[in-house]
Amino acid sequence: MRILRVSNKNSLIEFAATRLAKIIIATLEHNDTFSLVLSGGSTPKPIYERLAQPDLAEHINWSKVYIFFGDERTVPPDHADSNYRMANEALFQHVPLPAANIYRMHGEDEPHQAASDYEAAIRDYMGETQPGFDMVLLGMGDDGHTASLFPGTAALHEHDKWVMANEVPQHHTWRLTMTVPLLNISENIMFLVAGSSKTDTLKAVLEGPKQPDVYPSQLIHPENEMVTWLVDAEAGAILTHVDKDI
Ligand SMILES: O=C(O)[C@H](O)[C@@H](O)[C@H](O)[C@H](O)COP(=O)(O)O
Repeated sequence: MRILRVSNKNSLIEFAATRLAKIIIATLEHNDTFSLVLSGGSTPKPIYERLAQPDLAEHINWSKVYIFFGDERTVPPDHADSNYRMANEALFQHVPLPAANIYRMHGEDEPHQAASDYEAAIRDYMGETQPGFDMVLLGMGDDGHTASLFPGTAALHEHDKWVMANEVPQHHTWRLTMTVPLLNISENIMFLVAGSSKTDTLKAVLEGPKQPDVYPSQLIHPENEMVTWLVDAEAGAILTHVDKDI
């Protein structure tokens, strides 16, 4: 695990977008495809918008990029809360990404069926090749959740399914989410965390005792060195250890 702390949120956006573009381009020099799992939330949106800008986007062969979602709200794709809608407006509408390359979670469908259908689509995409996505983007909520793996919810203890409908009582809703087993088979994970509202939780997640039911972000790749935490100075203000200040 590597912790990179950047001076402010704008630097985080620039660093994340340019790093992601470089990884996509470098991977496609040797591979035929690049599978990218997008996070929802407010932190990644400007990163997607930056990635869509010509100086980065024009160097990416979007026909070889395949998009997945780490989670989705149980709403239609045109709903204000839809992670798909956010990514579509920030990125998909601005780059030549084939619609067939976008694997949308169907938040408008019955959640358990939608989860099952999405898992089948992922398994079909991965086929017999080495399972795992080329890059997974994750955020972290103020409560330590990631994707829609919220504290105290059933999805935290799922060891077999790759995608679940997860009841989230604290938000009086259901969510669709990738599970820990699926997220943890990917080699490259980048957490994107910014803002002073995350400071105490980030310290607890990264440096506190392991209590994943309270801080589900601790479930993601505890042993894998390929997890990068990209945090701004506010979120990372009280961390004892960072690998690099940028
Ligand atoms: O659907 C979502 O909202 C995300 O998957 C969620 O896990 C998000 O990453 C965190 O809540 C952080 O959100 P912010 O980036 O807005 O702080």
